Amino acid sequence: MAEAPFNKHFPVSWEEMHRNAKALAWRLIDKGPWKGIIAITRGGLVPAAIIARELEIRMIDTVCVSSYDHQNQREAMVLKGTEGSNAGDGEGWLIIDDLVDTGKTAVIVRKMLPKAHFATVYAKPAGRPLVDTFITEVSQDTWIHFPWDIELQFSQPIAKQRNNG
Ligand SMILES: O=P(O)(O)OC[C@H]1O[C@H](OP(=O)(O)OP(=O)(O)O)[C@H](O)[C@@H]1O
Ligand SMILES: Nc1nc2[nH]cnc2c(=O)[nH]1
Ligand SMILES: [Mg+2]
Repeated sequence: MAEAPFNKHFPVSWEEMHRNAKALAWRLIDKGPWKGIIAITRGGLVPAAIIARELEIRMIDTVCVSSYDHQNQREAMVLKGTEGSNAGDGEGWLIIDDLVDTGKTAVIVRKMLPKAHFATVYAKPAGRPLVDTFITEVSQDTWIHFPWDIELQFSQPIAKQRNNG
């Protein structure tokens, strides 16, 4: 699959992630009550934990999907679907992921749980129509760096990053 041109980088700190996941919980509380959460691994696990804490949801399951090798998108692999969960067609359930980008992961999981409410912390324009609720939109050519993927190090001034394309 062609490599996406990610010209911009958007690092997210643990504090921002916590704040935004909590903001998502505020948006979701009045849309409930919720029977449970399906977290899309692995990225959905962190916001799902925060939302579960805020909404006092203890019924949590996973759908395990992998479609990127770092920034390179490949064919999505479903490692585990909803079998064994009691989510049924998803009615009254929340699906939580960290972000929607092209929307491919969302399409796959929506097919499994057509009546569930799909919520992400971040959304890019191509995936946005597939999400019911999200907090922050970033442009399609932005790569979001989550706190569990990064460490503190020197950063180039924006002007230098621009000059290097
Ligand atoms: O909208 P899409 O283009 O499908 O991209 C979004 C998906 O990509 C990332 O997961 P990834 O497959 O990298 O696995 P991970 O969550 O284990 O990092 C992210 O956590 C979303 O699940
Ligand atoms: N970390 C991360 N994973 C992704 N998967 C698809 N898009 C992204 C992104 O912008 N950041
Ligand atoms: Mg993911």
